[in-house]
Amino acid sequence: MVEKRNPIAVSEAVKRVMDYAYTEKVEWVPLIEANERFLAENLAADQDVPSFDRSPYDGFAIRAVDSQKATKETPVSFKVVGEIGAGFVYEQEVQAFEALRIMTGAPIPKGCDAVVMLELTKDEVRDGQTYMSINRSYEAGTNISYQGEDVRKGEVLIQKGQFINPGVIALLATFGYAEVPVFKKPVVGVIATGSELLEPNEPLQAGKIRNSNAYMIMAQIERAGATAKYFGQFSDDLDVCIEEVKKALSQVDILITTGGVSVGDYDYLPAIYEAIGATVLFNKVAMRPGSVTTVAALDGQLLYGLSGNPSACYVGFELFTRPIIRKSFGSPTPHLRREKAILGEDFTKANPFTRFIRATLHYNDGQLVATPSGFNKSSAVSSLATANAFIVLPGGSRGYEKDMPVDVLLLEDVQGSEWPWDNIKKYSKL
Ligand SMILES: Nc1nc2c(c(=O)[nH]1)N[C@H]1C(S)=C(S)[C@@H](COP(=O)(O)OP(=O)(O)OC[C@H]3O[C@@H](n4cnc5c(N)ncnc54)[C@H](O)[C@@H]3O)O[C@H]1N2
Ligand code: MOO
Repeated sequence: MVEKRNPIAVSEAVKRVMDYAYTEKVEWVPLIEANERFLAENLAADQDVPSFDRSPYDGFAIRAVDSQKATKETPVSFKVVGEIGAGFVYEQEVQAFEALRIMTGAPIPKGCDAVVMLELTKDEVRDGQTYMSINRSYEAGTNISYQGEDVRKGEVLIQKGQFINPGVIALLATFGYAEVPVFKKPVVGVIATGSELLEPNEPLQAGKIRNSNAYMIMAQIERAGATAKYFGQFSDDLDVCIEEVKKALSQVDILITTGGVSVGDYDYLPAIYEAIGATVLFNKVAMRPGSVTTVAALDGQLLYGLSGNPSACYVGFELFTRPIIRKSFGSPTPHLRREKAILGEDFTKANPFTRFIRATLHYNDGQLVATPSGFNKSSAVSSLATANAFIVLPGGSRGYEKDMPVDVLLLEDVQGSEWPWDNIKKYSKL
């Protein structure tokens, strides 16, 4: 007698997974290795940036008051009393009608409150002494980069859980983080199931297919920010499979299997969960593809039984595994980003369950348009390659028409673009 499974709503399934306990783990890594990781503590400024008033130009530091009478006809001359490069401090105080030659990035010397760009000065040597003259006046504060103008001491700059990109790396370096606290990447194990599977390096044989899912999932794991560990394919013997799962669980934080989760004679996963004492959180979700997605829990570890069908497997990962990985990085927004779009073509299939259609997004005159990216069965692999979003069509409809508003979930947060500036439009007369 085949077990009857009752589907639960997608949001209920997501809730059951997300409610499952997990522990954030922190490690310290060298600064450059922190790129593309997630910061494990708030970054607060323990100094002003810049930490001293400095010159933004090569030129001369002066007292602005001395320049007040300078005009084209009556230039004012300054005695050049020294020179200061970036990285050095000029200790003396600059006096009336004195100027200090200053380089970009050097601290403004005591007594000075303006910098004149080199190009706007003239210099001459009289009796072995250099003088420079200017032919206009300057306000106090001209060309000074003030202490703290970029960052004020005490400001919280980045919150815990922030994705570390090159800009964040720059900030971390600025505040002296040679080592950075980041969340540890969970190790996510992958096992493929099915006697029909060949590995990508094997020639095709009658009745067999190549194992695309294991590699696809590993790439999804890495895209989510975790570390993938491949355990190969299950053996054909249930007892051996049970041992394989136990062994894999001892080496990973999360374990994903693909295939063998439905009701076929060789679908071993339900028996394996029972044998190892795992609690099944759900084994049927009211969604397409991926209705067979199963998640079980054992002693703080989650076991994902994703579908064998590639599109179903892909969707199951993005909806239920990715957010758990992102949650372990302290992310307050662990789920795929949601946007509004309009449907690029009719989708006439009835929707008893919520559908997650692999789709390609583009903008048409500022309007985001989502078009199914190709062959749309749960077994499809081709449409995955061009998908950068899922169109979400709620269950209980007879189909959807082109131009109807839909929700989309973005698969890649940061999209590239072709060079965008050749045909830039003018939007206003200003
Ligand atoms: N009588 C029923 N049959 C099926 C049901 C059902 O409710 N009653 N559900 C269908 C649905 S929906 C799906 S989805 C699939 C899910 O099956 P499994 O997750 O158990 O996966 P398998 O049966 O092992 O394989 C399904 C399909 O995917 C291919 N596959 C498997 N592994 C891989 C891999 N690593 N790479 C690429 N392709 C893979 C496999 O050859 C099958 O074609 O069950 C339906 N059946
Ligand atoms: O799990 Mo199945 O993908 O609904 O086709």
